[in-house]
Amino acid sequence: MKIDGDMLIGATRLHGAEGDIHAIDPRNGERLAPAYGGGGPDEVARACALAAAAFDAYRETSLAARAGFLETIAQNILDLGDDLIERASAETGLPRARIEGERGRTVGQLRLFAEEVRRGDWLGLRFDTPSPERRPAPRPDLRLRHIPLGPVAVFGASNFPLAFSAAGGDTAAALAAGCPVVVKAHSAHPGTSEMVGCAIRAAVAACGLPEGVFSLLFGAGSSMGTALVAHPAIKAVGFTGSRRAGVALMATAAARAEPIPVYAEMSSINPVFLLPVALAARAPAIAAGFVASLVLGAGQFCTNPGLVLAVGGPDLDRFLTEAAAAVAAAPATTMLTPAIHAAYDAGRLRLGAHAAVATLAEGRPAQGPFEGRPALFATDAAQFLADPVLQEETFGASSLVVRCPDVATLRAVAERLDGQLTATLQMDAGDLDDARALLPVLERRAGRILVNGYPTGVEVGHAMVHGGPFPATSDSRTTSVGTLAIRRFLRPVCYQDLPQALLPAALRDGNPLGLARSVDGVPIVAPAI
Ligand SMILES: NC(=O)C1=CN([C@@H]2O[C@H](COP(=O)(O)OP(=O)(O)OC[C@H]3O[C@@H](n4cnc5c(N)ncnc54)[C@H](OP(=O)(O)O)[C@@H]3O)[C@@H](O)[C@H]2O)C=CC1
Ligand SMILES: O=C(O)CCC(=O)C(=O)O
Repeated sequence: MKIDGDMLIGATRLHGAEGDIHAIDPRNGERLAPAYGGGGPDEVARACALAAAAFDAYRETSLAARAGFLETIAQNILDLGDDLIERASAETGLPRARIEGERGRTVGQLRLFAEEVRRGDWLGLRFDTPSPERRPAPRPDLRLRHIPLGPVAVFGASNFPLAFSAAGGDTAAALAAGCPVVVKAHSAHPGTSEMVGCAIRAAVAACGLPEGVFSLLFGAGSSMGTALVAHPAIKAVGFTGSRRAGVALMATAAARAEPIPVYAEMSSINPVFLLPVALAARAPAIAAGFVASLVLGAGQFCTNPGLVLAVGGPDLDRFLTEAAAAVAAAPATTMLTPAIHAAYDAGRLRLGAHAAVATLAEGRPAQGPFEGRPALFATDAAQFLADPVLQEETFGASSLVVRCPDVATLRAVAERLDGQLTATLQMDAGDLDDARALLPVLERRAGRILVNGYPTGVEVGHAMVHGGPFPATSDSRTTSVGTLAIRRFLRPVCYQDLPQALLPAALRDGNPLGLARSVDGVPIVAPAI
C-alpha cells in the first residue's frame, strides 16, 4: 500500500504544515520516507468538530451494525497484508514474528469487542418498577442504561505499533462503546498508523457511518497532543506511554473548563516475589523463566519484571548465579527509537553507578546503533527503601534484585512499593502462609496478581485487568486490556417516568432488543433470540 504522509481527518487527507515527522528505522538509523506533516490547532479543531457531529448518529447505531464495523476494521487490517508487517517492523525494529503476533492480537481484540457489543451486557440495563401506591411518596419508574461519553482522544504507544496504537485496545474499546475516536499517532511509527488509519477509514465508509467516527492526526505531543486533549469536543483520553507525558495530559484534562477522564497507562516495575520454599526447590528454573521474561522484546513492555524481591541466603545466591549467567549471554537488542534507547542506556548507567547498587551482569555488547544491553542489578532492602530513585522504571531489559533479611521485610518492602500493573509470586505449597500474608498488600498495590508465571504477555479476555494504582495508571478503577476496558468510555443515564415512545429501545417494555437486564436488583439473563 502506498503511504502519503497525510493526516486522515474524517474522509479528507491533509498534509500538515507544522514541521515534518520522519520515522527512523532503529536497526540502522535511516530515515524512512515519506515525511509526515505535523498538524496544528486547525486540524485538531476540524477532527474534533467532525467527531462531535458524528457522535449522536454513531452512538445510536444498532449493536449488530457497530459489531459489524469492528469486524470490518479487523478484516481490512488483515487485508493490508505484508506491507503492514514490513512497515511496522522497519519503524520499530521489532522482528516480523512479533509484528505478526501483534497483528493477530489486534484483530482478535477488535473481534472480541464485536462479540461484546452484540451481547450488550455492557449497557448495564437496570429497571426499578414503579410503585404508584407507595406512601408517603410513590416510587417512580426508573430505567438506566449506559451511554458513551463522546469523542475520545487516543494516543498510540511506541511499543505496540498495532495492539496499542491507531486500531489498538483504546480505539477498539471506545468505538465499541459508541465513541468517535481521534488518534494522535505516535511519531515513531507514522507509516504503520497511516496504513491502519486507512483500514479504519475504509470501514467507516463501507459501513455507511459518518466520516467523523475516526480521524488520525500527526504532530508533536506537547503541542498538538495537548491541544487535542484540551479541545471541548473531546470527552475522554486513552494513553499508553511515559509517566511524564501521562501526567502532563492529566493536568491538561483537569485544567479544562469541563475536566475529563484520562486513562493513562504509565510506569510499572512489576515486582516478582521469590518465596523461600519455591526458591529452595527450583532456583535455576525460576531464573531461566525470569530472564526470558526480562529480555523479551528488549524489555520494552510496561509489564517487564524490573524488580525482584527475595530473602537473602544460598538459595537466592543460586538464583542470582543462574540469572546473571543468562543475562550475560543475552544479546543486546534493537530498541524502538533512538530516544528510548538513550533513556534506557542513561537509566542503566545511573543504576550501575549508584553507590548502593551492585551490577551482577550485563548482556553482550551492542552491535547496532540503538541496541540495549540487558542488565541485572542488586541491592538490599534498607538501601532500596532509603532511595525512591531505585523504584523508578528503567524502560528496557533491566532489573533490580532486592535482598531482604526475612519474609517480614519482604512484606514491609511490598507495602512501600508504588502502584503496579502486576505483582508476581513464585511459590510452592510450603509458601502458602507467606503468600496469604502478602496477598492483601499486593491487592492494594497491583491490578493483576500472578502465581508461578511471569508478567509479560497480557491475555486479552473478559477477566483481564491491565491497570493498577498510580503511577501504573491514572485511574486504578479500570483496565486498558480486555472487554472491561469498554467501561472507561461509558456513563450511566437514568430515565424517570419517560413514556414508552420516548424511551431508547433497549429500555422499552417487552425487551425488544432481547438484552440482559436487572429488574428491582434481580439479574435477568438475555433471552436466546
Ligand atoms: N508504560 C508503558 O507502557 C510505556 C512507557 N514508555 C516510557 O516512555 C518513554 C518514552 O517513550 P515514548 O513512547 O515516546 O513515550 P512518551 O510518553 O514520551 O510519548 C507517548 C505519546 O505522548 C506524546 N507526548 C509526549 N509528551 C507529551 C506531553 N507533554 N503532552 C502531550 N503528549 C505528549 C508523544 O508525542 P510525540 O509523538 O511528540 O513523541 C507520544 O505520542 C520510554 O523511555 C519509557 O520510559 C514508553 C512506552 C510504553
Ligand atoms: O505485555 C503486554 O501484552 C502489554 C504490555 C503493555 O501494555 C505495554 O507494554 O505498554
